[in-house]
Amino acid sequence: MSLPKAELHLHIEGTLEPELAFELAARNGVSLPYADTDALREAYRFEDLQSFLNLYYELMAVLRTERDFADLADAYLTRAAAQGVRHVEMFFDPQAHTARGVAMGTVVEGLWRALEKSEETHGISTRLIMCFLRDESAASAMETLRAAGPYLDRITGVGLDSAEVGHPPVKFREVYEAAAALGLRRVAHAGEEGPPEYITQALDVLGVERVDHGLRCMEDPALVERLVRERIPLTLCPLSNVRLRTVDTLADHPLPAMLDAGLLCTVNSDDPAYFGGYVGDNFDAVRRTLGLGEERLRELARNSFTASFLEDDEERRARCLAEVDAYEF
Ligand SMILES: Nc1ncnc2[nH]cnc12
Ligand SMILES: [Zn+2]
Repeated sequence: MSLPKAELHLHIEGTLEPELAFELAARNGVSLPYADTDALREAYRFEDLQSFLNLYYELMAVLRTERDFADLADAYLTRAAAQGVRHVEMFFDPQAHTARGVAMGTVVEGLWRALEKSEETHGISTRLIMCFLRDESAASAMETLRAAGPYLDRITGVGLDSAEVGHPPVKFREVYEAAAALGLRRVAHAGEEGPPEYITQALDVLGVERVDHGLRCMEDPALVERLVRERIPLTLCPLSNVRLRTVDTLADHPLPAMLDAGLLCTVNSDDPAYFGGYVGDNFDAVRRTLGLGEERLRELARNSFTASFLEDDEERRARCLAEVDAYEF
């Protein structure tokens, strides 16, 4: 669906399509334990978040040079533009690269090559959000924040991702305090597989402005009421939830109930190469399967710009919102 939209929950490493993975493997002399792209696609059957993360980290072995990161980001932006994306706030996972000996600078400079010309080339404005891996230590996250020092002019905010259960937000209190002191915006994954209390902690301890996923808030009516009252945006990823078995089927997804409750929901793709669709495909799927009407879809698109970190370019936000209003389905 080409309805104009912002994508606020997108892991750039999760856009690595099998074809590009094999191309980069050949270019870098990395061998992959899959015979071909079909065999690799066969591995895309996940039991839960962890089974996905295992493959997600394994395939990152092919990403080695600035050019690789630039090619990855440019391939995503090309696909996103075709699905109506006008603005993206892109996550990246530096620890998954520095742990393999790929420097922070290689990652940021590489991504930047694609991002700096994105508005001109693809009509997509961009922001970068650096995520900490919550299954690594708080000390490692703090070291990552320090290593990002020279690149902070290109990084808008920090996030928190990877295996959620057993790694509550409170573990990263000091890192988020340090990030806030540097003027960085704050978001965190919470309530994807983890309990509603993780959402509350992300808000109260980490000071996040948006919650990534937040799906399990629906188990706590008082929390829902708070999220509505405080207008906290949630970056939902419906196809991801189905593939990672957070919901049984798309028809069971609580998105309609969440909108009815007055939550500020957005629809995003998470890791589109792995979950069967980019953000426009997620919009198509919820329209088809959840029966969302045009006004609901327009609301989701409006929410994506409202929830974006476009405070430094209100003109662009207003232009994008006007495009949403003028869109003809
Ligand atoms: N859906 C997800 N949840 C947590 N960490 C992730 N890293 C990439 N995708 C993720
Ligand atoms: Zn995610």
